[in-house]
Amino acid sequence: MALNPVLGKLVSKRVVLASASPRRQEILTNVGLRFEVVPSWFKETLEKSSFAAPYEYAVETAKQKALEVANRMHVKHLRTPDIVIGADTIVSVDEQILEKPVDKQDAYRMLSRLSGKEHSVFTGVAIIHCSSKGNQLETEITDFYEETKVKFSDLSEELLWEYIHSGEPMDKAGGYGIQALGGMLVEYVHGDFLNVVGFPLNHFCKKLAELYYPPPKHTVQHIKHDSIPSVDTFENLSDGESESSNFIEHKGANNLDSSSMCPSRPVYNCENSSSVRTGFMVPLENQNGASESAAKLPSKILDLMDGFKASKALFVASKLKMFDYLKNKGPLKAVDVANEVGTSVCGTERLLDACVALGLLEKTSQGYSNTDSANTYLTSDGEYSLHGYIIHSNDHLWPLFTNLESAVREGSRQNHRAFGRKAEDLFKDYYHSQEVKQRFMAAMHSIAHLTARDVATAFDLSQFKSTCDLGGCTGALAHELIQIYPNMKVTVFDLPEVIANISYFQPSEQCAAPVTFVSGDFFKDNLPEADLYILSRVLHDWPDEKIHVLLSKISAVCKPGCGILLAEMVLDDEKKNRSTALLQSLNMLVQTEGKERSGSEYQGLLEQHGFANVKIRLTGNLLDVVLCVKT
Ligand SMILES: Cc1cn([C@@H]2O[C@H](COP(=O)(O)OP(=O)(O)OP(=O)(O)O)[C@@H](O)[C@H]2O)c(=O)[nH]c1=O
Repeated sequence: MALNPVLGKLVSKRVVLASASPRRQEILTNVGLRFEVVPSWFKETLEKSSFAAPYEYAVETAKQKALEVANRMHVKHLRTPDIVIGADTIVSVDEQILEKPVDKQDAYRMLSRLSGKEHSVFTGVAIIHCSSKGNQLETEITDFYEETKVKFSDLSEELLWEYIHSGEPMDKAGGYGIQALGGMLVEYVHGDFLNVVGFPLNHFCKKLAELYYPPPKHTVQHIKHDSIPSVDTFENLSDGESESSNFIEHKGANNLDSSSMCPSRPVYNCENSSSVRTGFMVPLENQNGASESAAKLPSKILDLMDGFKASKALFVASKLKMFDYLKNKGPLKAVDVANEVGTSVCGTERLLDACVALGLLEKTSQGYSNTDSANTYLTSDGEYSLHGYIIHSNDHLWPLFTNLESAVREGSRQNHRAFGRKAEDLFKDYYHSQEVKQRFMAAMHSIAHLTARDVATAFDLSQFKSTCDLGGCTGALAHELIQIYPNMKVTVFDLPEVIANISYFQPSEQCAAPVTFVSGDFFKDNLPEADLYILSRVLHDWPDEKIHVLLSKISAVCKPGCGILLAEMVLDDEKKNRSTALLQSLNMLVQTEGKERSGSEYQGLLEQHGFANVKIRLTGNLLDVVLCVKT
């Protein structure tokens, strides 16, 4: 985790990116930030001449974008986010501010102005910390900007128009995208490349470092002021603030800048550091500052080796409902928890301590209590409870993963080894007993509820008057769709065994309109009519042959203009970056004939059935969204 920077501090916070820019979403997703996307409705119409400098305009616009989202979420009684991030990128040339071109002629005007010259790209960023006091929204605003200088070659008329006709300039400030075809126009870049693309990641991390790591007095002289502290080990990811105990020992503190070996990594002194395990070690230096090439601790590998222990500790504490007891009665001593649960005191104490170290619990002289995250996600009645999925992971996925080696050797599912049952139809396995079925439905409900808002708002779906969620299980996404699109008619279509068991999962508050539940098998039965068919975590269960059967059925009932919306973990095309999704693909290997797929793979499947205009949105949540329409 040595590369996991201060962004780890945001792990337990509800972060919202107030931007529709896919580039910003990608930049932040790529570094592992979890966030929701709520595009801002703020119109970029501030009077430019009222700002003394172009960057002031970008910063103010970024601030207004973020504030609009924070206010809207607060007013609409959506859960108030902890942090809203807004950004605005502009190009400045000859004292003029260029935003996104309104049409091709405008793009031509902008690009010919940039031809052969150096210009500045400014991105203004606002980080808004929100809290609710009574009914009031309180905000603390931090803002900054970054400037990057870019020089274009001389652009011929022919090149200019060819570029404009590619369509790339239209949604980009200054009318170009440096990350794609527009890169060919660029002679040099001075400064942060990602700033040009739309988000100054490095400066953002430094700002977070200033906010979350105000330098402790006794270490002031050792801190490189513009550096980004690393957040390593699980301890640092907890809700508690314990910076001083996580500082690494630095022997021979004469040379305080270890940048030759460890660029921009701060080095701290700490009296207790010898007893502190840290996730990485900087090279030790002698009095002259030369490296003595001490062995680096392979923290990432060590964390991976420990991963299963951490997972199992979480599973067992959840299964024993310790988070529920602590929510209702905490703080509790280990002996009290043991009495409540009916477990040994010594074992319970060790498990609770491990949960504290993993950032799941807090420990004070009064005893153990839940962190905010534990209350929200780990109790069985938490607002976004993952309890169902955790129990499913312990009881179902764990035995399957124990047989991963056989799955890899044989290339097939392992239900027979894990459960002594010959693998039949995937869902027959889940529904062979009431208990397993209920557990599976609770697991699916956990994830659907946690992701529903991001899935429902990834695209504007208001043109679809009716929607059918195929395999929509308990209706968690369906209910969310009705909240957001009150006039939409929403149907959930799932197997009769599922529909018979949905009542437990229905929300207590009345929705704007009821969800209709229809039972059937989407491979065999007629599909309900709808303008939009949703397949959320469905395609990943099946091999391509079965997907073709399903997509051709949908295509046959879809009129032109009707759509399909997929919600899946979308892999990057090279299949090397998104570890959560790639591990999920192993999960599909051990229990199904399906797999996770990349954006182009989904696009290929959809296009074969007459669906076009395939758009993919990475939400930063567990599920990404793909939307396409029938031509
Ligand atoms: C120079 C340049 C810009 N962009 C994009 O231009 C948009 C600027 O517009 P914005 O108003 O700041 O953002 P938006 O896209 O309208 O989104 P929002 O934040 O919702 O206002 C952002 O997308 C940027 O990535 C590139 O992708 N590559 C480049 O080389």
